Amino acid sequence: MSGDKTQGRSGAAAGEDFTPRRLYGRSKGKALRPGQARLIDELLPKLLLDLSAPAPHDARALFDSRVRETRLEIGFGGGEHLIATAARNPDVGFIGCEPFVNGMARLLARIAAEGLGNIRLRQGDAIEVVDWLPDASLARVYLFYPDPWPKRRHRKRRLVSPDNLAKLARVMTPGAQLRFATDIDDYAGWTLARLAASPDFDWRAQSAQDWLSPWDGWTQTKYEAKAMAAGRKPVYLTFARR
Ligand SMILES: C[S@@+](CC[C@H](N)C(=O)[O-])C[C@H]1O[C@@H](n2cnc3c(N)ncnc32)[C@H](O)[C@@H]1O
Repeated sequence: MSGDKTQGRSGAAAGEDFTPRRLYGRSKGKALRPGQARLIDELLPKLLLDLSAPAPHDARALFDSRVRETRLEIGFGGGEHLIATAARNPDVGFIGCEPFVNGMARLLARIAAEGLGNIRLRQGDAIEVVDWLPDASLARVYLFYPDPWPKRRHRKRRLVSPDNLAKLARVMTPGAQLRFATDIDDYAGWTLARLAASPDFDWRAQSAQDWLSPWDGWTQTKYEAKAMAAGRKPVYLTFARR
């Protein structure tokens, strides 16, 4: 199977999940290996959320009956954090969103290898999932190393925006955490300013030491490892839904 065909099926040709580069950065990358292509063809459809159907009244209904709460990871990249957190918390349902097909293929390989049953997926824009979910359905949201869009004229594409914060607030339960990490100082300041201006979130008072240390049980992502190897220092911010 050629890489081009594989990419086409996961992109524009598939119709449903094409994610324009101009909006979300990369949605295509290296050609998939045959095993990865098979996972995209066979396993992914079983785990994808069907946004054309009405959302359940209770997001836990997307998972089996053991699940006591639902969390969302936006832009899971290679899925390192999502896999480790889902494996540690079999009674939590995780929704992972990622437009980038190679990241999706890596995650699927880990889901298959570890036999995880508590992950549902969206190959595309996480905000479409947020718009679809019922009110107060998420107990936690993870947003790690979102694309920084460093050019001034591109900053409006950043995922942290007043509109997206209001959308997230609608689907988060009172007290639910929004966990955010970045290695870009400007994005940290941008995020603090927007969260401070939001009527829906409190910044959990953290000492400087706290925001330089990851959360307990943190699993380092590939992106973070590269950022640190390049000498950049991540910050880890926790906000609580009011
Ligand atoms: C810099 S990477 C970080 C990936 C991962 N969180 C990590 O720490 O390794 C940002 C990721 O967000 C994804 N992304 C960008 N816009 C998105 C959106 N609207 N919805 C979901 N994922 C998105 C990109 O495809 C990319 O994989």
